[in-house]
Amino acid sequence: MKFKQITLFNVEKLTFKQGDVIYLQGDNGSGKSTLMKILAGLITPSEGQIISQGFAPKSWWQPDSLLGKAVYLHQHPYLFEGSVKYNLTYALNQLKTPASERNERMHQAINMAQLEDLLNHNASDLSGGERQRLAIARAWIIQPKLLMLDEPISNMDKQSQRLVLAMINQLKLDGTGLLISSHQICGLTALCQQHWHIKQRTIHTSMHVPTAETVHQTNTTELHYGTTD
Ligand SMILES: Nc1ncnc2c1ncn2[C@@H]1O[C@H](COP(=O)(O)OP(=O)(O)OP(=O)(O)O)[C@@H](O)[C@H]1O
Repeated sequence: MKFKQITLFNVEKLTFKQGDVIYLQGDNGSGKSTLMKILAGLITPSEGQIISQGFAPKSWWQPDSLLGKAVYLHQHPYLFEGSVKYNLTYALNQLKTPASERNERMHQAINMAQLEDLLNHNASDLSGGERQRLAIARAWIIQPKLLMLDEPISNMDKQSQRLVLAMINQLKLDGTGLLISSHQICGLTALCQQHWHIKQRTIHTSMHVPTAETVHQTNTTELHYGTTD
């Protein structure tokens, strides 16, 4: 991927599928959001291609078969003008399941995200944490096959973090493929089973997700080298 002839990252091959729960790490500006947008079909890579398998073929009016199936959730999510309820109902209308099932799913989403008291509030009046909870609840209703969460718990208090973690865990149990970026090693990264790290303009993949202990050990070692030099 390049912007104006400057290479952001270069990778031979990456595979992201349902059931994967991947922690995406990288410094500011390394290209995490860009990678997620590419995988959601929102932008195209400067070279190479995205091969999507197992998705319904796109209709003539759709620009990409990934859209709606592989969803990218921005850290400041876009919400529709209107109430919280309207935002959730809009998502519900995308489902092809019977009305009773859809209503059941809507109630589960409201309950999980603890949005009961906010249903009639205007979405534009919500706090950052409430917006993120609504956006994940809306994504959960749609049941995407792949979901990319860009810094989903940054700037959240502990209670909102707990709720969002529970929702992400529910998506994991449902088999949604998750690619999650975070600058912190925390409860969120503990849910992950794979690690992608954008470093030195390439993407390193591993089945070992860093934990608070391994990061602490690495930092201590670096500090030790620093003092002996
Ligand atoms: N449309 C664009 N045109 C030109 N440059 C862009 C464009 N989109 C992103 N960039 C640049 O690409 C780089 C990577 O951006 P990106 O948002 O993917 O990084 P990130 O790893 O998600 O960063 P952060 O951790 O700060 O959110 C940045 O230097 C950004 O300015």
